[in-house]
Formats: sequence, C-alpha cells, structure tokens
Amino acid sequence: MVTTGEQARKIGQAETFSLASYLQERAAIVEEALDRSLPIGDPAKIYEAMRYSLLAGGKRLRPILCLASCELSGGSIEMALPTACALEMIHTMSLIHDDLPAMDNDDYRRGKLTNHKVFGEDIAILAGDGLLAYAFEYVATRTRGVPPLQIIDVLARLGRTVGAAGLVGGQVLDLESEGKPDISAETLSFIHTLKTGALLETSVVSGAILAGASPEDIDRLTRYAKNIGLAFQIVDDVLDITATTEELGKTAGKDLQAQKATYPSLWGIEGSMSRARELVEEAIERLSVYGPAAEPLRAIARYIVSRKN
Ligand code: DMA
Ligand SMILES: C=C(C)CCOP(=O)(O)OP(=O)(O)O
Ligand SMILES: [Mg+2]
Ligand SMILES: [Mg+2]
Repeated sequence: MVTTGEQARKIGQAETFSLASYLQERAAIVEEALDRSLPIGDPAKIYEAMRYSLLAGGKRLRPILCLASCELSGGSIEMALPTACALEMIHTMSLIHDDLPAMDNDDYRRGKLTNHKVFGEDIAILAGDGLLAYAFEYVATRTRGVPPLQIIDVLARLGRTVGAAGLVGGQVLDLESEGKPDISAETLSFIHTLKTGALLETSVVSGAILAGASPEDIDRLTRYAKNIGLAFQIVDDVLDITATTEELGKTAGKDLQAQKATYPSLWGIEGSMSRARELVEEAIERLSVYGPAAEPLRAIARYIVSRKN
C-alpha cells in the first residue's frame, strides 16, 4: 500500500488543484537547488559553461516528476532533491550534446544560444561530460535519509538510463534514421522510448525507490511513466512542426529539415496527437488506486499533451 506524503495529501485534497501554480512552485524549488548544486570552481571556464546550460531555464519536468513520485510514495522532497538535480544535469548534458554540429547542429536552446555557440565545441563536449559525471557524484554524496541500497539502486538505474541501453542507444538510432522517413512505427516508438522515455521513466521511478515504495507501486508507476515518456516525444515532434521558434526556445522545423523519422511523418499531426492522448489516458488509469494524492502526476500527464513548448 502507498503511504501518502503529507504534502501530497494536502495538494491532493485541495478542492481546485492548480497545475500552473504547482509547476511554478516546484520549478522554483528545483531552480534554487540547481543553483546551489554547482558553484563556480577552478578552472572557472568549465564551471561557467556547465552553469550556462544547467541554469538556462527549461520546464524542469524530470526533477518535478521525481519529487512528485517520491511524495506520492510517502517520501519527502529533501530525500529526492539531489536525485532530482542529477536528472536535470543528465538531461542538460543530453541537450548540449544533441545540439552539437556533429549531431542535430542547433544554434538555440531554451531561448539562448547553444552551449557550443557560446563556449566552442571543445568546451561544450566537456561541459556535457562534466555534468554527467557530477550527476552521479551528487546523488552518491548528497542524498540524506535514504537507505544505501536504495541509493545504489537509483545510481544503477541512472547509469542504465543514460547508456547504450537507453538515451545513448536512442540517439544513435535517431541519427541513423535520418533520411529514412519510411521507418516502421515500431522502430520509431523504440527510438522514442530509448532517447526520451528512459530518462522520464527513471525520473518517476527513482523518486518512488528513494521513498521505499513497494514493488507493486514501482510497477504501476513504471507503466505510467513509460506512457508519458512516449507521449512526450510524440508531442515534441508535433510541436517541432506546429509551434514557433519563439515558443519553443529552439529552432522550429528542424526535424523536417534534417529528414528525421518522426511520428507526424508517419501518422500526420492529428493521428500523432490522438495517439499521445491515448497514451496519457492509459497512464492516468494506472494511477486510479492512489486517489487524490496522485493528482499532481495526473495533471502532469495531461500537461504533456497540452503543452505549448
Ligand atoms: C527536450 O526536453 C528534449 C527532449 C528529450 C525532447 P524538454 O522539452 O523537457 O526541454 P526543457 O528541459 O528545455 O523544457
Ligand atoms: C533526446 C535527447 C537526448 C535530446 C533531444 O532530442 P531531440 O533532438 O528529438 O529534441 P530537440 O532537440 O528538438 O529538443
Ligand atoms: Mg536529436
Ligand atoms: Mg535535437
């Protein structure tokens, strides 16, 4: 059974749960923790490059999911905050590297020039490496109030998530699929699941593990997370076509330009959105046993399909 965290209970019982204020409040907690997590060291240049991208804004969805799932599972924000920061460090690394000329070659990210445009390709590669390594150090050295075996479990899952069995593997397949718009829906879902879904899934699951959730709860939350992970990337591909560069904070229309295999290239915009909505509805059904305490996770799932950036 799930022990409901005090905060999750309060939020769940509120008559009108406001996602906007919830996201704003949680993003502020994450923002402050990220700022504190990485002071400028020596050599200053690399720390500046790492901080430039880590603190460039963004929705902070992965850390917010981790905190929400930890609270739903009876844990506290404090327990999950180092892991939440680490998830954002890893995500930021993936964006810095994804934007490099050798990969997607993008000039803008989060409304600012990309890391390599400001610091050069050499430093951008190293800034990504630095963030990735620091993420693991940060979880290992800063997590408090959690049994060591649970911390090790989180570290192992982070490693698997970011490696060839996860994000890195997905990025390889994404690059290899360029110029092959006839790719199968199964292959495309597999690419999405690895390059984007894996980290979103680990964001949710790591929060539950830190809180000591039961295997049944971890299984339920994993199913929820797999669905929202895939839905997230489908919507990301749709937004690349329907949103403006200004809204996205990154150059719109890049997928078409690079002849990426995407959901809209296979199913069209409406077909893709209805698949994303279906996945989100299924994700929400998985949470029915939790009652009002899971309202934040339900609202985030809906937001994934309604978001504008
Ligand atoms: C963009 O993620 C990257 C992927 C994996 C599609 P995001 O929309 O969460 O970016 P941000 O962190 O800038 O909000
Ligand atoms: C998944 C990772 C690691 C980076 C972003 O993927 P995409 O290349 O599909 O997305 P954007 O650059 O459009 O954010
Ligand atoms: Mg890419
Ligand atoms: Mg890209």
